[in-house]
Amino acid sequence: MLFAVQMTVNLPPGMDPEVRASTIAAEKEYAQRLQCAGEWLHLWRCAGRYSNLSVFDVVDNDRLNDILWGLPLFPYMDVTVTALARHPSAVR
Ligand SMILES: O=C(O)C[C@H]1C=CC(=O)O1
Repeated sequence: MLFAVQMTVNLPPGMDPEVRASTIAAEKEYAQRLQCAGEWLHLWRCAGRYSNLSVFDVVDNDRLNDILWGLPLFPYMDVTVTALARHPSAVR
């Protein structure tokens, strides 16, 4: 099942710099592991914003939910999920 997910990160301005750096490093490792595993198909930066547009290919809604709740930055994110269906005009 394909899902488009927009994640917008809002880190608190007063966040401890070491906690901030370690959380971002953990997020990178988590995201790269899921990309290598084939569940996180696309990860694009929304230009000019601390936000990304991602596409996930997962077995079901519960798997997507588990992935999103497992994001180290999840407590600081606004997340919007859109289920994707094939467009009738798509050529690939
Ligand atoms: O930077 C972001 O958009 C937030 C998050 C998503 C993947 C990752 O490595 O960080």
